[in-house]
Amino acid sequence: MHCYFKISSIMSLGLILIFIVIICYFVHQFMISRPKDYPSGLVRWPIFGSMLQIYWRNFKHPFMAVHQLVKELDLPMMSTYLGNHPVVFINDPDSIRELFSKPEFQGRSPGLVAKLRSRNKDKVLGVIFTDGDEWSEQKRYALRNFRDLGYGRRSESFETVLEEETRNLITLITDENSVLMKDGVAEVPQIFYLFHLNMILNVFDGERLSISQLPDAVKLVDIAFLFLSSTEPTGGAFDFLPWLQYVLPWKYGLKDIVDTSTILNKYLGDMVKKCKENHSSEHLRGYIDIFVEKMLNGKHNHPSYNEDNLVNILVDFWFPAVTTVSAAHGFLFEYLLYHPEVQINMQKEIDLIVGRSRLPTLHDRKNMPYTEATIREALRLKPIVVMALTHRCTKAAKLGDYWIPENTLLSPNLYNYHRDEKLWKNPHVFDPMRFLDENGEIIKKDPSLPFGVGKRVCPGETFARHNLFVSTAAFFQHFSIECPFGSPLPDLNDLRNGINLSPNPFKVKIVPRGT
Ligand code: HEM
Repeated sequence: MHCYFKISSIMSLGLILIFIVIICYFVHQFMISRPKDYPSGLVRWPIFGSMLQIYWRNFKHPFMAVHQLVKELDLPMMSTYLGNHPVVFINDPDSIRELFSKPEFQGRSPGLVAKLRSRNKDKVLGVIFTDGDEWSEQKRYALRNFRDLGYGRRSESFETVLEEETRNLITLITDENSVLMKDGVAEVPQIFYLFHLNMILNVFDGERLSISQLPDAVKLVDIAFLFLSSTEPTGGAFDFLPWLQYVLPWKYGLKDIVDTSTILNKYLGDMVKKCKENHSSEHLRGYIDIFVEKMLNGKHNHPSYNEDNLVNILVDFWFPAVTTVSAAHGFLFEYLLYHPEVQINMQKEIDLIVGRSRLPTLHDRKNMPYTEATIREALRLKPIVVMALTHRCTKAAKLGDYWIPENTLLSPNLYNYHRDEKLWKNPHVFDPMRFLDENGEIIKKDPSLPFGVGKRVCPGETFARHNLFVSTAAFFQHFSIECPFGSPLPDLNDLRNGINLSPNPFKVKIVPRGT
């Protein structure tokens, strides 16, 4: 009897051991197995996938963790699982360009943040997070019409507005009662909020805010930044672990995402309502009127021409128009504080080409390569949309030597691209001269890609470059910047997180230039 129990307990133990070995085998397989010809990468843990490895390294800025991991592991493409979802970070320049160029890789995968932002439970709207027929129709339509409103090519009416807003920017700083300035010190990028806000409002309905409405502008753009800082470039926990919203409903920025989206959708929704109320087919004031006209006269056979979608399209253009360019100004100013010699060179060029009696215009851009190169260099080192926006593979296809299955998410690592030693000499050094040839002209083949390229390219590229150039040149025509007395130089790694990167606001001393 005793012996029988002994044998049966040994057998039970053996069975338990075999069971444990089998479980371990399957867990191990789950953690390391990858589809055939798929890039290698981080281990996949149950539930969280590879997220903990990324967040553990840098919880605040996960894109930096990805950047370090890619370097340490030397992976041109790094496969991960974010939650249960396969995501490949594409790091080497050739593969990034291939990704942007192949039709199979131009999808999007709307996550929870996109759905919350659309304020529509069933459907993601707008252009940033959509793909397929509705996306291509709306992106094409917006671009075609925005171009006529000065958004993509030179136009007299657009340049008049640009000049007026540039003048207001200077007035805001020089005005004795300016609320922006305190003892000659102002906050960056806040000083540019009204300028960038008005440039996009002009495209929407032709109505801009006056200088006295500056506090409203600051409030609105701050709301946009609050939304952004609740998201992050590697996708965000909520997108890949949507159940978190029920476990931690108000943690990690979810409340901010919902609140800010509600405010901004209402703000742009009210703008649409107002335009509809006093719509006149004879006098189209901006994109809203053009879209409403198309809805009203029924000259379309596409379901995406509806009011809900219009509001979301406006949100998709409004957001980057006020945040990305403001952030670009912020990063540029930081680099100029570190490199006063670049500021001086830029001012020499401005004085030579524009002088002091008039404001710089778009016409001057081709004659001011150093100023242009300085802006490009800031965008290279801090490309703002550091991981572009996540692409989705719509049909299994080859990328480099690898095979990417359908529905895999692809993250073009633009941060890595702009610091890759194969493309850039001394990539971590701020040096505008790299964008100039031996004759001092902008190089013919600029390899930088801060706006992406291909079908998903940023539709605001020309608009952003035009506005950045004119406002920067006008600013340094009138002022120089310094660190406020007793303050250290701003920390280049003090970043506000978000799908788009931006510097945390910092103070600069603004010194009017003598004649
Ligand atoms: C310095 C300024 C800017 C930078 C660096 C930038 C960069 C980018 C990048 C990298 C993408 C993603 C491309 C991809 O997924 O492959 C993008 C998309 C987009 N950008 Fe920009 N952008 C800037 C300014 C703007 C402005 C001013 C607007 C609008 C007025 C704008 C509107 C958009 C939209 C609507 C998309 C989505 C396009 C799509 O999904 O098809 N951006 N931007």
